[in-house]
Amino acid sequence: MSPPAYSRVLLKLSGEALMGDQGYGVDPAVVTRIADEVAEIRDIGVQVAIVIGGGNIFRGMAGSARGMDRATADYMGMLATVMNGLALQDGLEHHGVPTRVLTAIEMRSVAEPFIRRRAIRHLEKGRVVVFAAGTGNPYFTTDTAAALRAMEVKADVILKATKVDGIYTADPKQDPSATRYDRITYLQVLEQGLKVMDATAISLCMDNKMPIVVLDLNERGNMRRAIMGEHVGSLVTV
Ligand SMILES: Nc1ncnc2c1ncn2[C@@H]1O[C@H](COP(=O)(O)OP(=O)(O)OP(=O)(O)O)[C@@H](O)[C@H]1O
Ligand SMILES: O=c1ccn([C@@H]2O[C@H](COP(=O)(O)O)[C@@H](O)[C@H]2O)c(=O)[nH]1
Repeated sequence: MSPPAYSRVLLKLSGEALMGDQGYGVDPAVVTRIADEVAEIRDIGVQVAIVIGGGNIFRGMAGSARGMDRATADYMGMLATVMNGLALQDGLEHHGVPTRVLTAIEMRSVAEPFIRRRAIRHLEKGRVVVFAAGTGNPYFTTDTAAALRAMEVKADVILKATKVDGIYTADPKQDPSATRYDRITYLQVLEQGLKVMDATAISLCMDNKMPIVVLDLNERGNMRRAIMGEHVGSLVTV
């Protein structure tokens, strides 16, 4: 078997994908399936860091659209990602995968605070690291947290595992005639205003030449295939 194309990956998992068909919250069956896939990836010797979203529970924009103070709503969104992180840790540990949740907002009785060098040490020891609470700052998203943490832990790639199977010429949920890019540059994503990832995250990756693969989380084996170097979804590079 050929070696993996990447030895340290940052997996950005969509919060919304965790709810499966439920419409809200966390579907244990989805968590189990994701944990199973992550365990397989780790078993081939790949170091796995995960940033988890919160869209299945709460998004700051939704709260502010209903009249909440935006920063307060964003903190609620960040707390939602901590719940998802704990659910994922539980699922991973049921698969025998040692996992540490590291939060960007301190809550020491629940999880470790994020300390960059500790995160790297956990990865070197073969633990899966789940980064929760985003960047710890309102007005950001977990996509930006993924870009930031990927740079901080020197990941080789960001795999954005979400509900769509790649980047399209327009949002495929709104425009069924949209077509998928196999490969696209950061600049094209920004210039065409493609909303699959927010512009802050794309810019950060562009400035630091961090490749991104956008792939469908619901298709089993996709993450492993991408890590083994197969073409899956859409690749964003210079
Ligand atoms: N040009 C595009 N190509 C592909 N997807 C797009 C595009 N424009 C918008 N989207 C939308 O981007 C979304 C990508 O997932 P989204 O960013 O909402 O979730 P996430 O960050 O992965 O996680 P969470 O659900 O936790 O917020 C999809 O729902 C898709 O419909
Ligand atoms: O750095 C961050 C990351 C996230 N938030 C808030 O959390 C929610 C959920 O994250 P998603 O990326 O949408 O899954 C987000 O809507 C923000 O409200 C944040 O404030 N800062």
